[in-house]
Amino acid sequence: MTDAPVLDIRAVRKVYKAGGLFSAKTLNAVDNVSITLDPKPQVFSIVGESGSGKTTLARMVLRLVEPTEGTISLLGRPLAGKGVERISDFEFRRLVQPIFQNPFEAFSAYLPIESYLIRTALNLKIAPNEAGAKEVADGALRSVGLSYERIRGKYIRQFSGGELQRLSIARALIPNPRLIVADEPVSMVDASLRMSIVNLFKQIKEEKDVSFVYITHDLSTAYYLSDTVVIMNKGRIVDAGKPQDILNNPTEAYTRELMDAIPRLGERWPEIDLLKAAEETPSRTAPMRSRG
Ligand SMILES: Nc1ncnc2c1ncn2[C@@H]1O[C@H](COP(=O)(O)OP(=O)(O)OP(=O)(O)O)[C@@H](O)[C@H]1O
Repeated sequence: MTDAPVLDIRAVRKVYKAGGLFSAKTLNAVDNVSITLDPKPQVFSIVGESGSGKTTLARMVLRLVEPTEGTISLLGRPLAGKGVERISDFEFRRLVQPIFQNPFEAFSAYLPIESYLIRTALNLKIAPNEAGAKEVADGALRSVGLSYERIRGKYIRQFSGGELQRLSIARALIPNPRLIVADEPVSMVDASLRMSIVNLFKQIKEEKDVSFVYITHDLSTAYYLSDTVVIMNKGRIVDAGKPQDILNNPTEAYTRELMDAIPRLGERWPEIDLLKAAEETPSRTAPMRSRG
């Protein structure tokens, strides 16, 4: 294993044209952002309100958007940036996997779910044949409290949003990636299931040597889950540190505003709610609820 940072974002900027095609106005969606994730597995949260630039940053890490300036490296190797020799797409997909906000968009309505998992294992050459791919899929599914047997032959309509997000996570785990970039992964999941997904990230980080970039507008799950939190506002990082330090000593008025937006239980937030929810997390072997 290399000692290079899992992810090294250096002075990255993304400038969009604002105000139409012929307008000279520009917008710094991400403005001179630098972030380093050391090699130890961790959850690194990027928190901010709508429009703060979180998704643009995540999309640059996922190579879905090109940075206007700056470089991004993965395990010491260039991932994005002008004039750099980038890591190949194949290798990139083995090392970095996305989880998106809407699990219903992650799968087609016309294909059984298992076909996605098998295809991922075969395309990324994690297994040499279909039998091997099924085994790999089963391992990934068991990591999220499911199994190949339970999902076989089922379609997206037969799963709840929470189950589908678990399936997205299982698919992301198939290549045994070093980094998962999760963009608002629980915001469309039923509130009662949110903590079970959040706890799954914690468990995967600890058991599988995977780091997470967790993008969210929700400071309370970031606080519960993260090793490090950065707060973004108008494309810039305005606060950064361990969650406890940020909450006890927010340096920016903007961070305090985000904290104030969190519903409180009496005057103490949010530990009580979160810990209670964590206790209700279903165990890994809990039977899957099927709507089929
Ligand atoms: N393709 C684009 N063209 C022009 N402007 C864009 C584009 N994508 C994003 N923006 C603008 O960049 C800014 C940052 O957007 P971004 O989606 O990164 O923010 P965000 O914090 O993720 O917000 P949300 O949570 O609503 O997705 C916003 O002002 C947005 O309107």
